[in-house]
Amino acid sequence: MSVLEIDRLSKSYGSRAALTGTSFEVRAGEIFGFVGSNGAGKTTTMRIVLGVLAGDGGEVRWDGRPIDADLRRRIGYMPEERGLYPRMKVGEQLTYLARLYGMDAATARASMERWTDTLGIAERRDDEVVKLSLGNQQRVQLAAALVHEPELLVLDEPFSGLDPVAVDVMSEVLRERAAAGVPVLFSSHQLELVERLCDRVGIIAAGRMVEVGAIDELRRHEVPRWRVDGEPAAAWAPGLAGVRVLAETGTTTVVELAAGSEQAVLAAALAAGPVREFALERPSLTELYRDVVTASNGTEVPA
Ligand SMILES: Nc1ncnc2c1ncn2[C@@H]1O[C@H](COP(=O)(O)OP(=O)(O)OP(=O)(O)O)[C@@H](O)[C@H]1O
Repeated sequence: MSVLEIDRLSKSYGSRAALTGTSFEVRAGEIFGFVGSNGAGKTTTMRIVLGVLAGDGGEVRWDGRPIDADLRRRIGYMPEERGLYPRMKVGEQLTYLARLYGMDAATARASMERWTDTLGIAERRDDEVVKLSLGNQQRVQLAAALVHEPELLVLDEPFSGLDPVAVDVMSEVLRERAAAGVPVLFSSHQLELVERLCDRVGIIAAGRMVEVGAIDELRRHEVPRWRVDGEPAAAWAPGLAGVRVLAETGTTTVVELAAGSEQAVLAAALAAGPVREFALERPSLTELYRDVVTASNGTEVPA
């Protein structure tokens, strides 16, 4: 079972601390979403995993072994800066990359054909990369990360700039790779997509992992929020213990309730008038993210 462990990584660029002891792991067969503000340290972490950049401290392990050049050849990487040869034809380029990773000519060609088919760019095999739209270039970039049949995927913002159909195609490929046992690590700012796709997420703020877990696990750290559709909060909330009104829209009030106060609050709301809904809110990843990042007060580490 392959597992990627990122253990207390640190990295500074001059006096700027980009990573300050970042730790998490990505397990076999899981899709792990790596999220955080601009400058939080996602790309730096991924570059260290790939050996493109050296960390100052900490360790990256794969199946318990410190990662080295041989293990890194088994990673499929989509760098943030991308990195295709613009004037080379799509098919030639992918076959060439597969050969670089040690595939024989026939296997490399077959793999190129398979991935261009899967990613919907088979008709573009004979076109130069530069002639493709940006979204299609990104599909080629994903094919480039996959063509040597990697055992681990590390993708830096693979979804940025994709149309909804391309997002679906790419999501399906990641799901299928994870189902085949491949750990998939990807960064994204599209939190709804991360919520839909990921088994677990890691939230990094100012170079430090502040939350890691399945989204339901992250929800457990929150004070429960309830949605009350009834009379305005002013008619029932004042004076009630354990209630904090967060928002009111139309007839709906969102409140934070201390554990054990639910029945008293419902009774008070009912005493004020009819209650059409009294339901636990499941905060979205976007809401969890805002809370976590605000609490950690982190965007970038000050220089
Ligand atoms: N080559 C570099 N030289 C100096 N500082 C750098 C360099 N690369 C990154 N940094 C700094 O390191 C910090 C982390 O940057 P990084 O690119 O890892 O963040 P990120 O989470 O990937 O951000 P984004 O979401 O904007 O891509 C930032 O403060 C950034 O300014």
